[in-house]
Amino acid sequence: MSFPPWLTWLDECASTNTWALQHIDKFKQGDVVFTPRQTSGRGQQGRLWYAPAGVLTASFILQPIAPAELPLLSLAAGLAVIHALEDLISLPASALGIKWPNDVLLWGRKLAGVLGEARLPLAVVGVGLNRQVDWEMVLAAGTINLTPEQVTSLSEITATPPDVLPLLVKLRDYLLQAHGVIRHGGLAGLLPQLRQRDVLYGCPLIVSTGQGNLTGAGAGIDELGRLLVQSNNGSLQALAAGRVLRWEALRRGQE
Ligand SMILES: Nc1ncnc2c1ncn2[C@@H]1O[C@H](COP(=O)(O)OP(=O)(O)OP(=O)(O)O)[C@@H](O)[C@H]1O
Ligand SMILES: O=C(O)CCCC[C@@H]1SC[C@@H]2NC(=O)N[C@@H]21
Repeated sequence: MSFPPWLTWLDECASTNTWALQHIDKFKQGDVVFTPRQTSGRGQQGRLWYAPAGVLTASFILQPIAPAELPLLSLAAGLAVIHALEDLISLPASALGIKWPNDVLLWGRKLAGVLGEARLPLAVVGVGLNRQVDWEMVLAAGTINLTPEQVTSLSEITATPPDVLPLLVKLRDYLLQAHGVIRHGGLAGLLPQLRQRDVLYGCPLIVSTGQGNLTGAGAGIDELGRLLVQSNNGSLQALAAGRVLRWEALRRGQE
């Protein structure tokens, strides 16, 4: 197989993000590190990202970035995943959504996650995408701490998920585009698309903020990439970080 010059294809590695950060001096804008076998994937805050056979794991190098742009790029990466998939698979517009700050959901279950890390002025944006995973079989083995209600895979909606290379090409194109938009005008240019895909908008939720739990309803995402929550005590809160513990999906369009 011949690879494009921007692609580093590793037969196996612990984590494409870790590998890219360790070799950051080699990389420039638009480079991509991919492996079909990621053995120790990382999620946010040290959580695990599992990659059984069929999970696409790749890291995209973007430069330059300023520190405040990293969370914006992570959100934009979620949109890049959605645009790439909608170009390659025929899907209803309500199928794919973004769950702040870094998840892509397919009909409410996690399809992809994003981990953005920086070695300024470069960013390493890692994407894990469940492309062709037989979760029933994988979870039956009992070694992965997930339930079938939490996860999904492209293979659940199409018998022939797109190949890895066309997916990487599309993801890279959309990420480069989003990087340009963010460099020139911040997140403002992407807010309408985010608003359209925000699965938390209008949903009752509980967020762990680090200083306790906040209960309310999702009220959108602002220009700084913060989650807006209309709290049950009446105030509007903007959260730069936090973990959505529980949310009650409004199942738009699915029924
Ligand atoms: N291949 C996978 N597909 C779907 N979900 C996964 C996969 N591997 C791990 N996970 C889940 O993703 C979590 C890591 O993602 P993350 O750090 O984003 O947490 P999260 O529970 O999605 O919270 P947040 O709402 O903050 O994103 C893991 O704790 C695990 O529950
Ligand atoms: O949902 C999350 O918390 C983010 C998951 C990010 C997983 C990808 S897989 C490629 C890259 N390498 C990693 O170790 N993590 C990211």
